[in-house]
Amino acid sequence: MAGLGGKSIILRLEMNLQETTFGKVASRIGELGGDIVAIDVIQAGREVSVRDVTVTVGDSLQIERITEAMRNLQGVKLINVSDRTFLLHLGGKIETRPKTPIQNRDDLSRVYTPDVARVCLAIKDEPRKAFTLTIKRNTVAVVSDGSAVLGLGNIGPEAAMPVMEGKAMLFKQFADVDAFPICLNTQDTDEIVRTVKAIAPAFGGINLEDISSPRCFEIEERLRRELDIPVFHDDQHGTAVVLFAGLLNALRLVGKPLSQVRAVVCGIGAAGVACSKILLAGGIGELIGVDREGILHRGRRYANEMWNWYAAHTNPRGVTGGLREAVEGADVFIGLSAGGLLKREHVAAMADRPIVFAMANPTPEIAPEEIEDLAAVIATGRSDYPNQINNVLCFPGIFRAALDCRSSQITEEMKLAASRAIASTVSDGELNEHYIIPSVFHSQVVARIREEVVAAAISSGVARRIPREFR
Ligand SMILES: NC(=O)c1ccc[n+]([C@@H]2O[C@H](COP(=O)([O-])OP(=O)(O)OC[C@H]3O[C@@H](n4cnc5c(N)ncnc54)[C@H](O)[C@@H]3O)[C@@H](O)[C@H]2O)c1
Ligand SMILES: O=C(O)C[C@H](O)C(=O)O
Ligand SMILES: [Mg+2]
Repeated sequence: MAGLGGKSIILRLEMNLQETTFGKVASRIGELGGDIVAIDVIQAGREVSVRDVTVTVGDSLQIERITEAMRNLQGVKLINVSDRTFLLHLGGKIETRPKTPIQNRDDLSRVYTPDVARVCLAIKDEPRKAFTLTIKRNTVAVVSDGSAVLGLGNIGPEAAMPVMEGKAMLFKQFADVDAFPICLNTQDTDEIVRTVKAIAPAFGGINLEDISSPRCFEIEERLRRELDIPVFHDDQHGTAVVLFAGLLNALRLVGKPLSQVRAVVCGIGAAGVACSKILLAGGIGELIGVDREGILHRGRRYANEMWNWYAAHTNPRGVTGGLREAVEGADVFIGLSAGGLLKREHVAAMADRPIVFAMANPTPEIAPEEIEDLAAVIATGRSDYPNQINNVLCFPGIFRAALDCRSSQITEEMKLAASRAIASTVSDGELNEHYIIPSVFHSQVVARIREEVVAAAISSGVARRIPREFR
């Protein structure tokens, strides 16, 4: 499996052409499992040649083996090894850019003082004008406290920044939304709510990201109540929207109706709770939740209030035990916990033609290649396997829609509309076990989500502007 270490590296090699050839170097790299994807000639002498060789490898161990082999190869000097992923992060991944140049004093006095003051006063007189005269109309804050970053846990606000910068890139590339990564140096619920409210005037929406449960539920709920712009905890609702779309299509493929399906959700945190709620709302046959304390059931009282709610609304047969007992006879496994938790034996104990969505990032609950022969459909959260169930399919489009109709919130109807839109991009003819969900690069996904979600916002009465094509 291309695990957390799956990456590409650039080896700068100096070759003494009297003693070796590039062919020898290339075959040694190949023998050790490296895939050469690019070669750049840096210096081409008669005796000495320097080349940058870009190699993709499966894991960190392979990097060590290849670099060691290059150091020991006769006639080769390893000058440098660079990791392309780190190179791409040098200086961060995004920047701000003015829309118009400031070329003379006249420009200066219009974008800045004194003329800008007239625009300020117009907004003071009519605050709604912030949507037309500032970046608010197209801007989303991606807010994290660094407490549940991917499946890496509480790694803090600075370490969370690369993910939030990445989310901002995705917002821009896929939906032309200008998003700002904002990582807070607090994990206190009241302080987060206060801070987000204080920065809200600049934004048309708030995308909460990687805030651990159960705090994330209260933070989102309070901000939704207290702000007049959409607040959307992506790990909850973005994930739920995409999961539901993927599951509807996977069930279409295996021919099992949702109302007769038994599903297990492993990891009853932010994403697990939201995915469970959408499944319950959609009418799933039976749902069982498993977390660190085993199967959640009514016979126990949990310190986590959300788990008490969960136990009361799921597991009608009162099953107890751990993951092994939960998956017995289940049709669907949904992992939103941590890497490597699901074993082959677990999948073997599931019902006929099981569906496995191992969505923990960056390492799924089980590697797809371990269960290819057992599962009818396998999906992960990653882009390097087929069937990527990842909230990136949802958040750009749903915020594009919310901003375009100046929605005050993102309602349940809007989320279901987004799920339907995503699912509908896979036609009956295209649907197969490796294609239950469109790629994030599918050219129609954002447009379809926008269309359905704006319509749903209008019909739920939360749209404050009707885009021309909907009038
Ligand atoms: N594919 C996607 O789009 C997507 C979206 C959101 C989250 N995720 C992934 O899902 C996971 C959870 O994210 P979250 O935001 O809900 O985090 P979270 O911290 O809110 O929830 C994680 C839950 O998993 C449980 N858990 C962890 N280790 C466990 C174990 N060994 N056994 C049983 N339960 C265990 C935790 O107790 C917690 O309740 C992460 O790996 C994240 O990357 C994927
Ligand atoms: O960031 C991702 O790839 C998806 C999700 O938001 C996660 O936290 O794992
Ligand atoms: Mg996340």
